[in-house]
Amino acid sequence: MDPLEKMHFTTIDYVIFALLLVASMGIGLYYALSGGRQRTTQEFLLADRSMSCLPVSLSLIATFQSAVAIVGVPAEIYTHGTQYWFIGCAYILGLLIPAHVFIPVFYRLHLTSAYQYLELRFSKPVRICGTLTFIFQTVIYMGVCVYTPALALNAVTGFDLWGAVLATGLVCTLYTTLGGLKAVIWTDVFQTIVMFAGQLAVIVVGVQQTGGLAEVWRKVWEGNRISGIDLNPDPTERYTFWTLGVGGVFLMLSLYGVNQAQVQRYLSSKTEREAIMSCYMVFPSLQVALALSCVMGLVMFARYCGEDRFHKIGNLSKNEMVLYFVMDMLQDIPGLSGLFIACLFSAALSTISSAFNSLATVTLEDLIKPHCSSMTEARATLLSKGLACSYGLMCLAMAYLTHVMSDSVLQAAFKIFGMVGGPLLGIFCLGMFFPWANSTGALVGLGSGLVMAFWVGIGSIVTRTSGGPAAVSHFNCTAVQLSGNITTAVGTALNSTAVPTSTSSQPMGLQRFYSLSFMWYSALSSFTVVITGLIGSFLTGPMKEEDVTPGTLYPLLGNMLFFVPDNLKQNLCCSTPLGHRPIINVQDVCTEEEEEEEERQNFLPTSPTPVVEHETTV
Ligand SMILES: CC(C)(CO)[C@@H](O)C(=O)NCCC(=O)O
Ligand code: NA
Repeated sequence: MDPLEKMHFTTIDYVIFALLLVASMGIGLYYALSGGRQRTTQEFLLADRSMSCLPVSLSLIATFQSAVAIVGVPAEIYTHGTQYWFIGCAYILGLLIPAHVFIPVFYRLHLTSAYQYLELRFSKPVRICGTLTFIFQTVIYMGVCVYTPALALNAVTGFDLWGAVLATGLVCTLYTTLGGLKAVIWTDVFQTIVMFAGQLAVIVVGVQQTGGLAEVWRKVWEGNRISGIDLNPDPTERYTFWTLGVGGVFLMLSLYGVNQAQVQRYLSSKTEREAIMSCYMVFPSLQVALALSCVMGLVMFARYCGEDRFHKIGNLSKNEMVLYFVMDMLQDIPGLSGLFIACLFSAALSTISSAFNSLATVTLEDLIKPHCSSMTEARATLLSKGLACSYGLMCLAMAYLTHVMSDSVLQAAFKIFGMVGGPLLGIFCLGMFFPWANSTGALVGLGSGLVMAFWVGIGSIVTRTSGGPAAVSHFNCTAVQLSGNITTAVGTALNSTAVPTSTSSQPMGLQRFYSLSFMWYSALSSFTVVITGLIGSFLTGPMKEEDVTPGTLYPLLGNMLFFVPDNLKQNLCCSTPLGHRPIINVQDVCTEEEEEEEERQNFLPTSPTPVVEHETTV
C-alpha cells in the first residue's frame, strides 16, 4: 500500500480555519453579554422561548448533519452508486409527522425537557430511564462527531489529530457555556452556511477539473454510479428503497420527532406555529444538504475514473477518501482547502454544541431539579453552565473511545441512532398513541426495546454482518480494475482486521437476524417497545383514558378510526382530542405578560394553524 503524500496547508487556509473558530467564539461572547446575559435557565437553555423559524430550521438541520455525513455520504456514493439518495423520500413523512404530531403535543405541554413528558404521561422512573437512555446515546454520538473530522484531516494533511480534537472540543465548550442556546442556534446558522459553501466550492471546482457537467454525467453514467430504484424486499440489504424510504422514516422520527436536541429547538420557538414552520423549512434545506453530498460523491467518481490514482484512492478508508479528493483538487487554489476544512469542522461544531446544551438541559431538569426543589434561579443557571462545560470535556474523552473502536463512521452513527434512539421513539409513541399503556408497561417496553436493539446491533458487530462489505456494483471505466480495491476500502473502513469480502452465502437463522440492515434498527426497536409495552400494560391493568394526564395523548387511533361511530370509539378509549390549552409547568418561570402573549399568538381563533384540524375531527 503506497501511502499518499501528505498535502499541505498554506497560511491562508489556516487563517480561514481560525476565522471559523473566532467567529463562533464571537457569537458566543455576543450572547453572553447581550439580552438577559444568560442569567436565567430560560435564556440559557431555551433562548427565552423567543426564536423565529428561520434560525431554528437551520439549526435543526445542523444538529444531525455532522462531518460524519459530509465525509461518509460521498464515499458511499463513490463506492456503491446513488441508491443512498433515496433516503430523501423518508424526509417527507419524517418531518410531517413531527410537525403535526410531536410538536403540538410537546409545545402545548410547555415542557423544557422532552422527558418531562414521560413523567406527565407515565411516572418518574420512566422519565429517568428515558433521560439516561438519551444521555447514553448523545455522549457516544458526540465522540464520533468530534473525532471524524480530526481523523480525516490528520490522515491527509498530517495535521495533529489530538490538536484538532482539542481545538474543536474546547472552542465549542467555551461558546456553548458562554452564550447558551441562543449562541448555539446562531452559530448553527453561520456554520450551516459555511458547510454549504464548502461543499459547493468543491463541487464547482471538481466539475470544472473533470471537464464540465456533461463529462461528469457521462462518466458516472458509464461507470454505473446512477442507481435505479432497488425494490428488493430483503431486509438484510443495506440500502434499498424500503430500508431507506421506510426504515429511514423511523430514523428521522427518532431524530426530528423526539430527540431532546430537536425538541428543545421547537420549544425555544416563539409560537407553536413558528415551531411547525421551522420543521417544514427543514425539508428543502435537508434535501439540499443531501444533494450536495451525493453530487460530491459523483464528481469524485468522475474525477478519478480511468486514472491510475484510482488504485490508491481505493485503498484509502472511506473517511479519508473525500478529504484526499478535496485536498488534491483544491491545493492549487489558495484558501479553498481551508474553506472545506472549515466546512467539515462547522458540521462537527454545530452538532456537538447542540449535544452539550441538550445534555445540560436534561441533566438539570430531569436528574437534578426534582431533588433540589429549593434551588434558586441563579444557582440553577450556574449549574447548567457547569454541566454544559463538563459535557464538553467529556466529549474529548469520548473522542478517544471512538479512536479505540474504529468503524465506518456513517454506519456507526446510524447504529447509535437506531439502537438507542429507536427505543426512545418507541416509548414516546407508546405514551402518545395508546391510552391503555401504563408505567410498568412503559418500563418493560423500553427495557425490551433496548435489549432487542443491542442484541441485533452487538450481534452484527461481533459477527461482522449488517452493513458488511456489500457486493460492489461493477465499474465500467476503461483501463481500471476497481472492484477489488473498493471492496478492500470498505473492509478497511469497517474493521482493521481482515473481513470476509465475499457475501455470496445466504446467512441463516440468528446469523440472518444479525445481518438485518442497520436502517431497520429504529423501526425494529420502536415496534418492540410498543408491542411489549402494550402487552405489559394489559397484563398489569391497562390505564383508563380518563386517568391519563390531559394533553399527553394524541388521538391517532381516534383519527384513524374516523369511520367508527363516536360512542363506540368512547368504549375503545381512543377519542381524547389533543389538549387545547397548554398545561403550565410549575417549574417554568414565566411572567404573566409572556403567558398572555403566548396564548394570544397560539390560540387566535382565526389563526390558520394546521393544528385546528385535529379539533374538528373529534
Ligand atoms: C440524519 C440524516 C440521515 C438526514 O439526512 C443525515 O444527516 C445523516 O446521514 N447523518 C449521519 C450522521 C451525522 O451526520 O452525524
Ligand atoms: Na452539524
